[in-house]
Amino acid sequence: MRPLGLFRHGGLCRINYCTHKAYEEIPGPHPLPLVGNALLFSPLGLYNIPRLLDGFADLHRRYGEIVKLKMGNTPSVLLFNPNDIQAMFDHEGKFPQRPTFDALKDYRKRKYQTVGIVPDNGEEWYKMRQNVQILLKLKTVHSYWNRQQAVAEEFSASLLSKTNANGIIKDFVQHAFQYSLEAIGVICYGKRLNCLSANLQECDAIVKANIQFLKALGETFHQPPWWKLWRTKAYKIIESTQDLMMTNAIKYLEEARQKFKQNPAVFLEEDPILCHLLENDNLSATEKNLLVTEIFQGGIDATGTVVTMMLYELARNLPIQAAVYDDLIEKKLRPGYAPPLLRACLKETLRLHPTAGGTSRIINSDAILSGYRVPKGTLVVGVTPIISRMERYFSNPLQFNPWRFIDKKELPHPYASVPFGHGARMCPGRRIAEQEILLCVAEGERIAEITSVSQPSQKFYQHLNMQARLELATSALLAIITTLISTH
Ligand code: HEM
Repeated sequence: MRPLGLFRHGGLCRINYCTHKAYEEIPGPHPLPLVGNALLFSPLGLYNIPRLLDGFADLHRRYGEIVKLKMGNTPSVLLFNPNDIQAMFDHEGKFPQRPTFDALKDYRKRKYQTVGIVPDNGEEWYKMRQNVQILLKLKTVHSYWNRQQAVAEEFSASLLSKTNANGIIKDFVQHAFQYSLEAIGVICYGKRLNCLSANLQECDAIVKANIQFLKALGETFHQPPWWKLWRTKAYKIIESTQDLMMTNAIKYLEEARQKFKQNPAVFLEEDPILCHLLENDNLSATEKNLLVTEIFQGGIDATGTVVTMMLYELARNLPIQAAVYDDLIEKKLRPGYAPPLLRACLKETLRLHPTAGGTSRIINSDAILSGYRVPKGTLVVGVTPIISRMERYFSNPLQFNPWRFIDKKELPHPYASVPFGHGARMCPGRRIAEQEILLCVAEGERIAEITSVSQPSQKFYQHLNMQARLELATSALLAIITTLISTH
């Protein structure tokens, strides 16, 4: 019996070669020579990319809580048990590694000689990541409260003018993206972009570029690296959208520098995050521009999506909406405090509609996962969007029930829903996103009763593909009945 390592998971345990099963014994589909299981996920395969999560759910049904795959030469393991997700994070090490976005990394390296945070791993990732840890400081995030609240107020008011004759807002999510763009602009550029009024055209172009960027990034990530052979369409989109974002960053950071020169004390107080970056002598000007670009882009899509899904859930669950409204009147949303029901609605929205397809790490030490020995260096994918809908961890899982996050006796498993990831590589924008979403939903609640034009259907929840749910929500949804219950 040869103890190889230690792991923490409900206690200290040794990897035991007698009791723990070998990696080779993990069940999974049979790999073919050279390609492994990659064909299953190819455009013609059983589980093409839009059906990735359906594919993972199918693999879970066939093989159980842990499934072994081989994508080309790369071994990987899918996890469907929150205890294993916890163990995965326990084995992430000081420099948690995710699979890299090689096409983005390649372009940034060639064009800017620096790659930023998102596509990188290892010590280089760590050095860059230290510069944005300030985003997670609550006090710093709260210093933007008033300005972001003003954005939320303007957004809600602008929505009322966007309803059609039947009180319906068309393509709600596009408006939500304008909100998230305006709100993150306050932090990244220290200014209002005026996306909700005068500057619609520029903002629409940014939103569109960001959507194209994410789609192209996904394509280059999931497909064979054709871009290494020629500049594919997706690679060109990455080039052009990155250039657009960087041009904006250069322009607005220059404006911020001027503001800083004029009155450093005021700038420090009003724009602590920008100040922190601009004043950092360890970063080159390009690195500063790139970091701001990463925060800016990180802040658009997911936040707008979650705002849409949360309002949709409240629209379909009017008694909950009324209870949230009462809670808000009584307890008031303020920096450092969110009424418990509102906060629980956000958690429940993220449980049912997580924006990430899962959470992954290349583990940096041998681990025991579901009783199998998984070697260091294996790519481990926690399929959290499926776990967070399992009856085993959430009773009546397809029901929107925020109280499950309030009832202290029955709190869910802490790793069954991890929408912002976890550990040293957790989403650095988490606190900002939470603030923006809560401000926006609270403001929407304050001025209007929000209802849905569609009846609840189980089919909606059964779509595992987030994009499909978002499209249903945004087209079927948001009628805003504006018999203002407001205190205006
Ligand atoms: C509801 C909104 C959001 C959700 C659900 C979300 C979710 C996530 C997730 C799951 C990750 C990967 C974490 C991991 O691997 O452990 C991530 C990473 C990241 N997010 Fe967010 N995010 C949101 C908003 C934001 C915002 C507002 C920003 C910027 C202010 C941002 C910036 C980033 C960045 C830069 C990373 C890469 C971190 C790294 O690799 O070290 N995100 N996000």
